[in-house]
Amino acid sequence: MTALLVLNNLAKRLPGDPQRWLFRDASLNIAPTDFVAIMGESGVGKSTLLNIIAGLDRPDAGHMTFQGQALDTLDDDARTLLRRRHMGFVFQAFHLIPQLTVEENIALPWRLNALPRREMQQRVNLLAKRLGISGHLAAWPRELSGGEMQRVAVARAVVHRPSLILADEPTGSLDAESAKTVLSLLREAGEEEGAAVLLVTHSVTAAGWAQRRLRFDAQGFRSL
Ligand SMILES: Nc1ncnc2c1ncn2[C@@H]1O[C@H](COP(=O)(O)OP(=O)(O)OP(=O)(O)O)[C@@H](O)[C@H]1O
Repeated sequence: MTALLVLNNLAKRLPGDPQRWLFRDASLNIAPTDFVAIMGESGVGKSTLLNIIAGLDRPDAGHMTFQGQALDTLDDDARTLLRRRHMGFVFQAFHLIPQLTVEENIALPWRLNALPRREMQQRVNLLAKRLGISGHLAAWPRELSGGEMQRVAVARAVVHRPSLILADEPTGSLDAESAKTVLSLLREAGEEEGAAVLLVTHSVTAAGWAQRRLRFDAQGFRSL
């Protein structure tokens, strides 16, 4: 099967000290329906790596392809379009848009991609129900608890059925039951909608949901 995402010897210098490498030789092949957990100590660069994959940051060395296309050859506008259509990102700090309601936050990728309007409401309602946030759709992000914000961020990352979901500690603020709901939703996105999932987590329980578990450090990936 052709890989969805290929990382070839990616490397990044330490943002605050460019003489030193944060990580080197990060190489990875992700198939279209892979569910991969990435674990590693705090500060090794897991979030930085997800940002690089999403085109929000650039590597200092190495190459990446996504759907067979070399990402280094794309300019920022092309990267933005690719990210908007094909990727969903659950940020560690959620990054909900404070001026939009919960419902508008979830629907944002749907609107930005100009997907069929008649199906939008149903999709948003379904995800909100699954994630137990239906009662908050009209609320503003500042009115939510951390765990509620996290579930809104998850709904927004999957709403447009991306081919790659990048999830940075998506269960970090959740109780065990809500964490299970989020992880089963991510697994379903793979099994039913053909998405690949890259899950960054410190939780062994969360990593247990993945098909593959990798350890990430300054030398790149190792299987766990
Ligand atoms: N903009 C920045 N300026 C300076 N240093 C940065 C910046 N962004 C990240 N770093 C540093 O790069 C390193 C990697 O950070 P990153 O957030 O990618 O790690 P992480 O593995 O995701 O950590 P955690 O598990 O704690 O979330 C850290 O030492 C961090 O302090």
